[in-house]
Amino acid sequence: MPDQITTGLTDAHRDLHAFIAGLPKAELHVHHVGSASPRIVSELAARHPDSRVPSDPEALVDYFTFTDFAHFIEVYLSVVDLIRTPEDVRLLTYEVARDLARQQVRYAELTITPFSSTRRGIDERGFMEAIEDARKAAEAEFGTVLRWCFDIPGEAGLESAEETVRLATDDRLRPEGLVSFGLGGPEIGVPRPQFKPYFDRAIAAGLRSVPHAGETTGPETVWDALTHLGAERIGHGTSSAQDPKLLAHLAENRIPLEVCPTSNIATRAVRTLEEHPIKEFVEAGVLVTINSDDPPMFGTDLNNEYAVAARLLRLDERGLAQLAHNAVDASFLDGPAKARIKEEIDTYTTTWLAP
Ligand SMILES: Nc1ncnc2c1ncn2[C@@H]1O[C@H](CCC(=O)c2cccc(C(=O)O)c2)[C@@H](O)[C@H]1O
Ligand SMILES: [Zn+2]
Repeated sequence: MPDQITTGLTDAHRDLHAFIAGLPKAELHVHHVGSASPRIVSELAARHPDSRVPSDPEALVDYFTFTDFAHFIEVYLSVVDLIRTPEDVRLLTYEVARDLARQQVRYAELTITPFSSTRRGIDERGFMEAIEDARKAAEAEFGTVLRWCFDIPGEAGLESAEETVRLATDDRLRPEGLVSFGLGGPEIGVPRPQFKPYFDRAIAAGLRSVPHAGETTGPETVWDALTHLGAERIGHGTSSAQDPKLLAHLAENRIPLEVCPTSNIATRAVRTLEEHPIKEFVEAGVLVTINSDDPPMFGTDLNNEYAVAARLLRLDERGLAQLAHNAVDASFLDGPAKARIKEEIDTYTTTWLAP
């Protein structure tokens, strides 16, 4: 797959792809449905011929080409419509874990939008059991540890916020793997402060706050996420580069950005990779993590995002290993688990660089 994707890495850096492929990683910003592989999507589309989603993987590539963010959400929801039973949920989750494991992802916080599935008729208890079954199977069979982020589909409004925080905090439903609470969807016309009561309830229940902000709107949305939603990390935060005070605040308070370079190009949030503000983030001392967001939809995967970061930031192996460390440091893993993955990253890098 990565060979079909332009990272712009020259041949001299070809072996960096090999280094990245074996580098132990953590991923913090990757969506459940958005990670459905072309094979899974085409299999589900074949089960539901009434769907607009093509069942031919080739046709899917064109289908996943977006004119703007609103078009992306429209396509994203058409794939959500394919996930109709707990068995669909289990299959999808297990296969997403397999794809993560193939990229040496040791730990991932997968963003799930339960409201979008329960409102389409999936039984809520069946949904929770399905993701938990897949999570435990993935850990046992692939060695990849998954945790969940439940996010509010912003455009679906306060009804979806209420439903999402209920599913996330009701002890009869809340899945064991749930660690964080987010807010996704369009930002334009969806001001962050209205979601404060819901984030307050989620945080009071021990969940960590990780809303999207500054993806398709300005730095004020990132400030709102920090001020009103208690954000501990920011999904994207792309427009933070427009506000030096915000960059300084993120750096001084070690608030990580979940940067998804190719996503920002695919949704037209950023015009070209060369114009992506990731360099400004690093120069300002912001803790940058690299993520894929909705990899098959954006024609990418996590390894490719590391290769893009290597090119834009002119990184060598040690620089790439530092990006992997950043994701582990910014994760909600406990201390010993973080230390284990960081040790693995260092051993791998030292061995790779040994003469
Ligand atoms: N890059 C992204 N940036 C932002 N979000 C992203 C990104 N990738 C994936 N998402 C997901 O898209 C969902 C949006 C779904 C949404 O707004 C909506 C609107 C109206 C009705 C319904 C419904 O379910 O009926 C849903 C979010 O919850 C989020 O998890
Ligand atoms: Zn996202």
